[in-house]
Amino acid sequence: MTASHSTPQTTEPSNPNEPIGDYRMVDRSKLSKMYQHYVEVKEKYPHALLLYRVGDFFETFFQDAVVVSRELELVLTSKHGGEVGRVRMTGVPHHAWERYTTLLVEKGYAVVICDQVEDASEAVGLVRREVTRILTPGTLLEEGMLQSSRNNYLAAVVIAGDYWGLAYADISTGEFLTTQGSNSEHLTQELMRLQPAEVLVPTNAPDLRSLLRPGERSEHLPECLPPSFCYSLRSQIPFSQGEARARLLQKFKVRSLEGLGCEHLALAVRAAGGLLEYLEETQKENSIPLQTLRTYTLTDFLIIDHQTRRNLEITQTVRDGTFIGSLLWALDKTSTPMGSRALRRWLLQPLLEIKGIRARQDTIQELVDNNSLRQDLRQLLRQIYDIERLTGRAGSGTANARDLLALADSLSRLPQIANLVASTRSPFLKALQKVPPGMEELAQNIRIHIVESPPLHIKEGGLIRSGVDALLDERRAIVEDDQKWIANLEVDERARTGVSNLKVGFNKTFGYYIGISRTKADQVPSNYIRKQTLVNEERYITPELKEREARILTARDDLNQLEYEIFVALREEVGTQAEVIRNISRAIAAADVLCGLAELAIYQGYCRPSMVEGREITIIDGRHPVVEKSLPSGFFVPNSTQLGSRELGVGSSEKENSPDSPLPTPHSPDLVILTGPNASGKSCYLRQVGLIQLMAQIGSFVPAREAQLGVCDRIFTRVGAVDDLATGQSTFMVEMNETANILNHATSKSLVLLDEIGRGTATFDGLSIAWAVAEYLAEEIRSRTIFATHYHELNELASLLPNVANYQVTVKELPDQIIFLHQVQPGGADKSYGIEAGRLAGLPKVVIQRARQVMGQIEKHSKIALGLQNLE
Ligand SMILES: Nc1ncnc2c1ncn2[C@@H]1O[C@H](COP(=O)(O)OP(=O)(O)OP(=O)(O)O)[C@@H](O)[C@H]1O
Repeated sequence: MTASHSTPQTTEPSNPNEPIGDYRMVDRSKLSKMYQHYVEVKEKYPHALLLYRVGDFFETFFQDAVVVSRELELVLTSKHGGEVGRVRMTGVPHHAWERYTTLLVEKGYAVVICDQVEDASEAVGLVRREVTRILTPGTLLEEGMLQSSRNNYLAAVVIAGDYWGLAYADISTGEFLTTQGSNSEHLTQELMRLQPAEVLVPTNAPDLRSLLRPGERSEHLPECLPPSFCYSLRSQIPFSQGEARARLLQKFKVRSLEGLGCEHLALAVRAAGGLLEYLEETQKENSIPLQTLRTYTLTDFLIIDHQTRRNLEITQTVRDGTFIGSLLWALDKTSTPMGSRALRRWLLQPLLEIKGIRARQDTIQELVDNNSLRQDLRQLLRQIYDIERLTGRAGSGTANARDLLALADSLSRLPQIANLVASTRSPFLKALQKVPPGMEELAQNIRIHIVESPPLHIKEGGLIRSGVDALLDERRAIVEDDQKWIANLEVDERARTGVSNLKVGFNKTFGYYIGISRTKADQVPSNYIRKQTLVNEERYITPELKEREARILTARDDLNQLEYEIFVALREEVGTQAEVIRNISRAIAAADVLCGLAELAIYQGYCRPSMVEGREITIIDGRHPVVEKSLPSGFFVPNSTQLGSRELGVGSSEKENSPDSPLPTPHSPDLVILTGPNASGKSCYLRQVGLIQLMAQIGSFVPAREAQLGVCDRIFTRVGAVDDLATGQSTFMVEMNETANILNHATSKSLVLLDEIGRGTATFDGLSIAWAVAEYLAEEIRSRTIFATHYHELNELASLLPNVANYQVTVKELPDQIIFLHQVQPGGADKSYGIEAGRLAGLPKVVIQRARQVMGQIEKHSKIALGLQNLE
């Protein structure tokens, strides 16, 4: 957090009666004891908001009160702070701290919780308070603060010249990975893929430990880091090679980093070590059960850059950034939060290896073929809670009794799942055939210890069953005995005194008492001691009653403490099994994703694509998985695609299509020029091809009748044109930058989808660039490309280059309307419908006629192909 929001611009009040808004301006010795302690803690965490427990509230004071009241729209008030007078104050009820903290963390603040750690009624002097939790956007564990369907990543970057290291972890699930690279653009892209909640950056900034909220800039932040994330500025020391390496060796109890795959990746090591140090600092009490660090390389996966992810609307729509309408939305039929998170990860990191893809396909196939297996498995999976995160909370000491019960409940379903998949053959189902030893016992142990519906709080008793701990039973018996004695007291005393309306009650100030109406006061026995006089009633105690009361209260506290200790021991036992449970949860997640994809394949009529070596992309009757869902059944017009099956270097000798080829093109081209009127379906077709390829590479079945697909190394898209106001770049410059990126990085194994190039400039400039780009892609790079355009002149390319073909989206022209058939067919559109659209829109006849004359004139002089041939 920058000084600007931990220390808002509160000019000190000129009026001395105004409450004080800045703790740095006061004479400490004049603060009352509690505020002195508050300031002491605050100084340790100047960049976080400090929530300080006072009675039933968490209160914030001074500048934090101003920020919290502004951000949470709470009343800003003041409180007496000692000799200094009144200080600014805002508070939230203690039981609602999680809700309010979530809002603050979402807004990019770090929050420190300073709680009471002793019973206020027993405290001698100031109640003892300690920092019990530090929450930053990237270090959340609480269920209410996390989205179940996505990971919450904490990342760390180290940049050295052109080289960089990146580590990331999700402490709620235990993932911990690291990588390094040599092009800062790749770092940006990887961060955009991860969408981390917080990024740690080592700097030599003076305000170390400050947290920059999204959009805030700092001169200490390297240029290549996208401004849309929260950045924590950290000291360089823990990110130094020596410290970072030592920390990793110690954490994973290894002698060398060879086994983790990063011994020789200095920057990856530095990033990972720096990240660990941050966790140690912020999670003091809680030792986070992280999985062993894994090293990965960006090129291990299909590369989809940020623009393409956006254009293909993989996790959110372009128009309004919503999840509904995205590919993930259309594909997510998972039954568990782990599955849902895994599907998102798979979609953002599709595979490159056919073997891995086929393993997933085989599993889907088995689940498609076996309806009852699929349905029963889905049914069981629905009963599995988020064991990945529950385990994280158990291991880090934040789980409550309900969490452990949920975990036990899920673990006890594992044998049923194992039984169900006992005779399956595919890899991801076989992984569930064996329940690791100890899991059933663990589940049983939790169930034996914890009552059926335990309270939310773990320090207030009522968690542990009777019969599991002798000492606990003994103490319970004492309390119960005394409680029984008190319960009987009313009856006994009524008989003894003859006062029929005598009653035994309890209140917070006096504890247990005997109440007698004032009219009967003369019948009170001599051992009664009067404690309180009300209008109609006198209240008494007796020495014996007080003795019992004292016993009950201490025994109850002891009891609660003992229950808490038994619970913590149980939780620690679960924590020691974290790795095993995490492995199970990974297997469950993968099976869940595949089960959902199988369900989808059946209900949406998807086919299993045949994954082939080479560059072929053949899709027969493909559909757009999201658009088809938004149209009434049967309305979506399927279209076929055939690209790249020709071997490179074959020259112009054209391979004829097979007789039942869906598209009777003379050959299967590398580049297709796609023309057609506005709104005929060009963009939809383009995206459909990209999405089918991507789906195939996560191992999913695809929306098509049949498909034969070679693996792509990258998918590029250039779609539409939007001014990038943030960077002040014009539409045309954005378009050119994106195009340059494609031409510089695409290979013959890439899939390139271009929707309009060159429209943001003068027609001839635009057309010339579009022509040259298409030519370069087809001739030099030979990527598989679909190029949608309104420049019909590009159709001439097909007559010059053997690996270029023309497709068009057809329409039917009636005298007063154009009917969109949404059908993609070979051949270039022989006319532009722009003038026709103008006519239908009601432009005056003379204008239309004139437009046709001008058009004829332009066409006469623009035989590009002919002209270029003459040039050569
Ligand atoms: N194959 C199809 N079957 C049914 N409807 C379709 C199909 N393709 C597209 N559509 C519908 O047509 C609409 C327009 O499609 P799209 O945006 O792809 O057109 P376009 O040719 O790219 O237009 P423009 O040139 O203006 O960008 C889509 O919103 C969709 O509802």
